[in-house]
Amino acid sequence: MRLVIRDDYDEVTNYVANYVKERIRQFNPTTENPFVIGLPTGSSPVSVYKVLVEMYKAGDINFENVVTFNMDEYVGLPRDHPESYHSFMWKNLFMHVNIKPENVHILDGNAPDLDEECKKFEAEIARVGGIELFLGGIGPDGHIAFNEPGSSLTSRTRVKTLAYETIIANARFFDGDVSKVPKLALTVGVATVMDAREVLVIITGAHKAIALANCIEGGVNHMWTVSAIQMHPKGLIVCDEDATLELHVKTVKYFKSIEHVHQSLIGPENLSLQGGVKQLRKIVVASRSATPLNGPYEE
Ligand SMILES: N[C@@H]1[C@@H](O)[C@H](O)[C@@H](COP(=O)(O)O)O[C@@H]1O
Repeated sequence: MRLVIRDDYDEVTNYVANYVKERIRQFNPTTENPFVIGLPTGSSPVSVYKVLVEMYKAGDINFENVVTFNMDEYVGLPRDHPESYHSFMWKNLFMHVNIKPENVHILDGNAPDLDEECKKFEAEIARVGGIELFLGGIGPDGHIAFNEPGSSLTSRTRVKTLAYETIIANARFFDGDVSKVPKLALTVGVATVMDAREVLVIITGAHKAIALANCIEGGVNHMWTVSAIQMHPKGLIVCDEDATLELHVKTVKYFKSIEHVHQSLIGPENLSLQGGVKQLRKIVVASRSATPLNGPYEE
């Protein structure tokens, strides 16, 4: 697993947006072989979506052959409610880019048969060949999607009762009124996320520092469901300095040094090894845009 630490939320945003752009570009998606991405909602990814929209307007990213699956949706909230995850995704990303509406998949929290809706979602992911890159955020209690503490690490898409801590955390989107926050949600399971060929989790802010410490320094544990990323062959966490507050200094130094060595391996001093100036420029530009995609070090 890799931990990339950036100074603040804005730097995390730039890193993640560039990462997504580069992954799509390198994949070179076509209609027959689209790039399938899992997407989160919340304040963590909202600026990433803003930057992706700017990149799209500048002609740097193309969503024509991108297929999306969102992580979760509230149960019983009307689809056009401003706080539904449908509204969030269309408002913050989809309506500004050239994604095909038929390529967007968001769970329907008002489906007549919720279990069936969840089964259909899993079947649809399988039909398109699985998810290439799953982006995620976490709650302060370490939940990924709505996989609250105690969720099975083998869970699939299903109906979930929200933990009180999550209801309180999300009340900020409902006029601070806990009673307005839906108490149930549909969510992909931990295993649904971990089945993706790559998982990238954004963790920012001091309020998530305990969760990050448990995720990285604790064992794999269903009380901190994001910790399942330890078992993923290609897991990446991008966090800011504030989120590292509860990590051991040694842990922070360890991950920073790994990134530092990686950067130095692709630095100017290795010019002759990399086959000329043009190649070097490409490498340096890629590293400046903070997207060391297939680094020579273990995940
Ligand atoms: N179900 C969502 C999660 O998918 C999200 O990661 C979390 C954190 O949100 P934020 O990024 O706003 O802190 O909020 C909700 O609980």
